Amino acid sequence: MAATRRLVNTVAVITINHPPVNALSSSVRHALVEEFGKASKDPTVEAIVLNGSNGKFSAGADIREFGTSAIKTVSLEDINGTIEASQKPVVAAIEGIALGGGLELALACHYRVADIQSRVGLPEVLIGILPAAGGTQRLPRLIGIPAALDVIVRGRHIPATEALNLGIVDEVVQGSAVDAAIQLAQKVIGLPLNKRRLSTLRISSNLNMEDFLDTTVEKTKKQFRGAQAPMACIEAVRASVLLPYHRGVEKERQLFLSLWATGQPQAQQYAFFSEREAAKWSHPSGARWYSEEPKLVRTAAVIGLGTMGRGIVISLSKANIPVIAIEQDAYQLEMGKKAVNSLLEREAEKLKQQGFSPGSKLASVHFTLAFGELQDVDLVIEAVYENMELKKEIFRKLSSVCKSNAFLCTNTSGLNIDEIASVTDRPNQVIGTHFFSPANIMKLLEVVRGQQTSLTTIATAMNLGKILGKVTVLVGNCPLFVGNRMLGPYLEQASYLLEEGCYPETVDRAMEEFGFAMGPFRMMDLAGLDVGWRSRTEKGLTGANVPQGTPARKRLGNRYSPLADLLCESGRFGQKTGKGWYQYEKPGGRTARPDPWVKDFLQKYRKTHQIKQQPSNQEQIVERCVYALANEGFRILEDGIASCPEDIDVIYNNGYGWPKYRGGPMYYASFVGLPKVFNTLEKYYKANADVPSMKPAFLLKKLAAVGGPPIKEWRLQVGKPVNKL
Ligand SMILES: CC(C)(COP(=O)(O)OP(=O)(O)OC[C@H]1O[C@@H](n2cnc3c(N)ncnc32)[C@H](O)[C@@H]1OP(=O)(O)O)[C@@H](O)C(=O)NCCC(=O)NCCSC(=O)/C=C/CCCCCCCCCCCCC(=O)O
Repeated sequence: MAATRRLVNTVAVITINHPPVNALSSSVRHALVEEFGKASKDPTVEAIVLNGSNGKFSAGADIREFGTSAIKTVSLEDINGTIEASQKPVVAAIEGIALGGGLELALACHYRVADIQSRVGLPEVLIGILPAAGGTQRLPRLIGIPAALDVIVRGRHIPATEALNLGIVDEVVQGSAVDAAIQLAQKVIGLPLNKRRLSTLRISSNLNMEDFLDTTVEKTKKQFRGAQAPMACIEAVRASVLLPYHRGVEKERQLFLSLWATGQPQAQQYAFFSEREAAKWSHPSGARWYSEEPKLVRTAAVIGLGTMGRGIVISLSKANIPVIAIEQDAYQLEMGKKAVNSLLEREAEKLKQQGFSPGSKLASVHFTLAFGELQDVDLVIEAVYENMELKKEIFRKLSSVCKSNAFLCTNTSGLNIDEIASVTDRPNQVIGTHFFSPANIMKLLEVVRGQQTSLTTIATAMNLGKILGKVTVLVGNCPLFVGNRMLGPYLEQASYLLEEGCYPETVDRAMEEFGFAMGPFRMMDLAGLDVGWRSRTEKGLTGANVPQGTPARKRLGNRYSPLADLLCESGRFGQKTGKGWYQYEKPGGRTARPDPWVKDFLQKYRKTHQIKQQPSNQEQIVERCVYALANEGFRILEDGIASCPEDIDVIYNNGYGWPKYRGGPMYYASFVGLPKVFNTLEKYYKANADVPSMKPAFLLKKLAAVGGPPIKEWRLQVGKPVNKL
């Protein structure tokens, strides 16, 4: 039964029963109508409590129903209307989560009691839609416009204690929310309900509402560049101010339908499910996530307390895993300790505000210089800087110090996992854990399996990612793995665009208007241009090891852009030196301003090399950069480095500032149409045979030839992965 009913004295307790998260599918909605109908008519029932089974109120509408006919049967808003109009008091007992339609349902109840561990929220905006079961009309009437906008437009999950302060719930309890709701229900039997019917309330405010909403629109446009849902949310809330409830609800529905027509909800919902699918990893051997048991990680160690190491320590501590943090000398240790402790203090403060005792949530961090102290830890994450020899030296030491069943992880953004594993006594227990900076904030974790990494090691690292609250994706080992490998052709195109007449700010603007959080040049300035320069020098692409007589713009017969090398030779390493592709207010400054020096430098460069100026327009810039990125994604699939296109999209959505409302680079290629992507790349490659990265990938060609099947069918075409290492 999708909903059940039992009687406690004169209170009917109706329980939503649709595991795992009590999504409000069409069968649940039908069952709710039926059970409410029966409870309303039953003369022995004087009040009603609504809850969810298995300690979860509800995660909202069943997202899988959007775009199907099921969503059109029994409207949730109609159910909400019936509940609100009930002559018998209805109390929502919120345990675990009341999200989206789940909270909208609770808002239709006359009272809300929440368990202290629960979270409520209207996260629809994160999947490209708006709360369209009356949520945008009831919440502002309950908590006022500014607070409601914050909840609806940001879509964040609100802890119970904050929900109480905001007035979203009436009571927060430590024990059973259902028992407390039953008690409350009994207490309010016979009391008038009019003031508890949110749709009937008027919105009162001292604010100049139109000005306030207009300012919010401007701020939101900047913050969520290109995303339609946040704007629709504001318009729906505006309707709650201007229109009576029933007309506000009509507006809400209209906005839902126009959002649906943009294609953004479909992309965001694809992204939502792809993130969940990524956790269900598969291995070329055929092993799957459910066939392997992860080992428990009770204690961990982090080697290196630079920016990455610090973030990893915080993540572990927040996941309640005690950490030993190691540095190479007393000074570095002290610096690391100060930074970690100050971040932990901030976390403790946040917990206190949420009503938790920090001691119960943050595990201890022990700082030391002694490797010997690692003998009992279950797992080590090495996070020193990217240098193979240094990493190998550390893994040799770890091999001799750590207990034989300890797992050894390396936080690298592209070094060979097998080479690192080869110096240890347990290559099967070595795995890559590529965190993104700042590691305590960024959601993505690329877990990189080596040739010898065991399935238990993979299961343990993937499970650790989940415990740390990361979106974790398993990938194969190749230079730069998935995310960074795809950046290569993308950045290459960005540099060629400069050679041909564009400026950093034109390329960045085009990519940012496309929706990227940051254009390629601002991103390089942030990451530091010296990182890539060092790597190209080691590979002999620049510097003293380039063979005499090599043309400036060719390497191994292919086109090469030395622009970034030339910038580094002038000491321009990006933000850290105050100059890179842009100028900054000071070294370490964040505000990028176009630099006349760069303009002059590019003009001279083009003249020296007699490059015909053909500045590309915005559409061409986006096409070249994004198709180059996706093309490398197809190669990654051919190589079996990513097991499906969805994994690649999850990586880009969560680690590289890709606009989620465009689904990810592979989804976008599919959306544009694979034949079009193929033809554009083919045309470019025919005219530029010295740019091999633009040669359409074989898989792309194969998929385009059959008309570009839906993304979930690509896997069938990939065939058996070929390891090209
Ligand atoms: C916090 C979570 C709830 C739980 O997190 P966690 O414990 O980590 O577990 P997960 O792995 O995330 O999830 C477990 C499984 O559950 C699946 N899941 C989760 N939530 C949903 C859901 N809401 N629907 C379906 N399935 C869900 C998840 O995929 C996992 O499955 P599996 O095990 O991998 O198979 C977390 O999951 C979370 O945050 N969930 C999402 C919460 C959310 O976003 N809620 C809002 C949903 S949208 C909503 O509620 C909207 C309400 C208003 C609807 C009004 C409709 C109006 C229609 C108008 C007109 C209709 C015309 C339509 C257009 C047309 O077709 O023409």
